[in-house]
Amino acid sequence: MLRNYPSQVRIVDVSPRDGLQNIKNSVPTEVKTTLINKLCDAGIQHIEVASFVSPKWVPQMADAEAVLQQLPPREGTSYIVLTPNLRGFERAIDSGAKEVAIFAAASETFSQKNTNCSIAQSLEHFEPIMLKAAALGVRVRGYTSCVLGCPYEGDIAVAEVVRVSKALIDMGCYEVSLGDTIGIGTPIKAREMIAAVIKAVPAEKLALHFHDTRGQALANILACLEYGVANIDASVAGLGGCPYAAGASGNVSTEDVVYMLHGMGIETGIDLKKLVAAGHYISEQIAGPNLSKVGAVYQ
Ligand SMILES: CC(C)(COP(=O)([O-])OP(=O)([O-])OC[C@H]1O[C@@H](n2cnc3c(N)ncnc32)[C@H](O)[C@@H]1OP(=O)([O-])[O-])[C@@H](O)C(=O)NCCC(=O)NCCSC(=O)C[C@@](C)(O)CC(=O)[O-]
Repeated sequence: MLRNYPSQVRIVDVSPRDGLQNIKNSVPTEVKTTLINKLCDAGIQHIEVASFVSPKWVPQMADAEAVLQQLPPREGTSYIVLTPNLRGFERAIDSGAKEVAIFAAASETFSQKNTNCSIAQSLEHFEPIMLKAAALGVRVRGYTSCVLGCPYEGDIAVAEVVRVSKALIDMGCYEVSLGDTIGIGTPIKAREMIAAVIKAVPAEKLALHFHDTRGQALANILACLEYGVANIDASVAGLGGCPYAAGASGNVSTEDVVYMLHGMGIETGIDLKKLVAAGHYISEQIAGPNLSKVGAVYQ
């Protein structure tokens, strides 16, 4: 039986981007920056703060420039922004981005719906980003979406998850985050997927980005932690959802992940009490439910 749990886990909180990209009412820039500052104060050092996508497609992220420009530089903290193409990358760089994320999918249909291009075309769009990022010393993270299933195609071949993830690493991403975009996976499936991906991409270059649509995210994370994966994306208050994945609800809550990890003796460097306060703050601001179980216990 596998029990190769890491002693430390790096958390990437994606609530300001994934958490807010799909909510009905747009959130004032000041609320976003206050949330980000609260996450920093709680000890989160990697935060996905915005996306430089088309404001016509995702109006909630139209203030990406303002968000990034208004954040104070903090030693040891990385503000990550999503960039789908060179246009988005250049907007991000002009706003001071030092780390970006490019996003591909293991499903052709999802790729078309999400970014209006095929998987192959999306990888082509990333090439000039990688060249410029290397020249500027900008770190690039990659995403593979639909790793445990697609809202349009259903099951996705693990070989395709492996192929796209390896392509992102081969083009220079320092890590690939594996997205269960619609929270459809279960632990044995997650384990089979991670076991296959690890043969092509080492565990230290992988992250987990699991949505909790069906309440499986913590169990799926635990299954993958056994393989030594030590990077987890999560979202305070369990916020999140992709506009192009109908029915996809929030990411796994950061509070719940941190509570589980600390209970297992795994270090995160995060102050759970302050994290819970950040989750309550954003829930109140958007007048939405706080989906974190731990947040509900520690008011
Ligand atoms: C990818 C594009 C941009 C292609 O968009 P497109 O319409 O195919 O692109 P285009 O090149 O034909 O351009 C059309 C218009 O968009 C503009 N445009 C083009 N690019 C940009 C840009 N970067 N910034 C600002 N404007 C841009 C461009 O200038 C033009 O403007 P117009 O001439 O019509 O006025 C579009 O499809 C888009 O923005 N899609 C949204 C993608 C998105 O944000 N999805 C959600 C995030 S991904 C996700 O949630 C999954 C993840 C990462 O969390 C992991 C997981 O859970 O699995």
